[in-house]
Amino acid sequence: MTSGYWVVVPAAGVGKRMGADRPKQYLPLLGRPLLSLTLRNILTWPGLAGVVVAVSEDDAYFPHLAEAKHPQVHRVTGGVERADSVLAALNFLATRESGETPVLVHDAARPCIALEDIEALLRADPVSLLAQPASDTVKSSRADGDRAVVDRTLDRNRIWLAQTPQRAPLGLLHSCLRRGLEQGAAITDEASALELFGHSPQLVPGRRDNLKVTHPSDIVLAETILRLRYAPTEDKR
Ligand SMILES: Nc1ccn([C@@H]2O[C@H](COP(=O)(O)OP(=O)(O)OP(=O)(O)O)[C@@H](O)[C@H]2O)c(=O)n1
Ligand SMILES: C[C@](O)(CO)[C@H](O)COP(=O)(O)O
Repeated sequence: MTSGYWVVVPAAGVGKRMGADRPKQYLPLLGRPLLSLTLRNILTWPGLAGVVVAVSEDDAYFPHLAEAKHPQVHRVTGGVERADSVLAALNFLATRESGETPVLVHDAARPCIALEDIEALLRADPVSLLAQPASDTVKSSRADGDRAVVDRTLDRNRIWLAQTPQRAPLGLLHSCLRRGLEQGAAITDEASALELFGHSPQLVPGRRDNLKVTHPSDIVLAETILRLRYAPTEDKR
């Protein structure tokens, strides 16, 4: 058993919306594979016990990443949906860590996560997630033939966009995710699994630049954020 927290990185997606010639986590950003940048970032977080990366069974790219050989990085085989990949990683952790061990789940596709957001999450409730408060006017929609039309305007003060990392004790998250999937529930993030069983994770305001690289235009955005983040001070103006 180790002290500190573990990070689970779901990285077994196909990147359908990116439409590239390979899964998006292996596309180059600033000349490095996206997953490599995300792992390098995570490996700098203070108090880190280890990282479990869930990749697809036939993933031939992962072994070529320098971070794949890092002693704190462990590989497991992911599943069909993101939640299945996270569960595979939690199954691995449950064999070696206590149920109280804090776990942070962080998308491979979010390489721009900033250390200040990790520090805020680690200061927050043991069951919590980074999220971005809505800053635009928010509409719900309904179908009108083949068009979407406005149904109504929602109260934006209650709308948050979920990000990662999302944090919970290993035992609680493992149990909620396993039971939620057994029930056939739609689980798109860890908080949704916890909500199913009556938990109310704390929303921790996160930086807007913790974007999830999803569409082709996100690549240049992420590269710009990373370039400014790591550039010498005089280049930040
Ligand atoms: N079966 C899956 C599906 C997704 N993910 C991971 O979950 C994260 C968030 O998912 P998303 O951004 O939706 O990635 P993809 O599923 O790859 O994208 P798309 O929906 O466009 O196919 C990504 O790091 C992705 O690799 C995963 O580990 N296992
Ligand atoms: C978990 C997540 O990053 C929260 O925004 C997101 O839901 C994962 O991406 P997906 O497109 O829903 O798979």
